[in-house]
Amino acid sequence: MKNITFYQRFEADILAGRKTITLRDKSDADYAAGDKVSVARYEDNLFFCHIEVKSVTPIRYDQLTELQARQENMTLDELKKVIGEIYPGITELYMIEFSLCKGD
Ligand SMILES: CC(=O)Nc1ccn([C@H]2C[C@H](O)[C@@H](CO)O2)c(=O)n1
Repeated sequence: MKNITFYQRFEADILAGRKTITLRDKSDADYAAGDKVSVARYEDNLFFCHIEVKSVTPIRYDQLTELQARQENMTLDELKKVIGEIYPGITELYMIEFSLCKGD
């Protein structure tokens, strides 16, 4: 099974279904629709859920809108700030849409 990590501060939003996408650089986007992925916290690698990948779509930083921000449970300004901190200067991203696998 593939793995992905998220910063711990996003764990509650993922488990509550409030965060349904993640934007990653090319090196962290090797997923395809239908993949079941094991999710752990970046800081301590503690497993906290499985997700199912719904789609993987290239998107440019300057194409991000309130839609992606809502899917991240953020404002657009917050989302762009977070992306800029994680991936300084990035222009090409991959949007990984997912749903929470309940019960495992
Ligand atoms: C190692 C690494 O890059 N980990 C990441 C990258 C991104 N995220 C979150 C932050 C935002 O909510 C979205 C968009 O990048 O995904 C993360 O939790 N961990």
